[in-house]
Amino acid sequence: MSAQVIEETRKQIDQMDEQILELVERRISLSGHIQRLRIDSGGTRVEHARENFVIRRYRTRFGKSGASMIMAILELCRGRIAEGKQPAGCG
Ligand SMILES: O=C(O)C(=O)C[C@]1(C(=O)O)C=C[C@@H](O)C=C1
Repeated sequence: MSAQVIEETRKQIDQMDEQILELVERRISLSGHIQRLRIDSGGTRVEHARENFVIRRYRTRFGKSGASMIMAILELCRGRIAEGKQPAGCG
């Protein structure tokens, strides 16, 4: 009985993880667009003040682990542009 509950609950977790992955992919794409626009208008790729604002939000909610989580996501978001690629969805 509990094995069945575990199995079903894991399915929900797997579905949720898939949604999280899709959201992260969308975030990477949107972030890449902003970075590209900024660079093309003569600005910098990284905007530290904005990153600090974003990181603070996650730290407030989840502490040190929350900060680590968003820092890893930000690294993914900066990745494509740092490698000189177009943002995802732009070819
Ligand atoms: O909001 C911006 O200005 C972005 O470029 C997006 C973003 C982010 O992914 O949140 C990415 C790089 C910047 O250093 C700051 C924030």
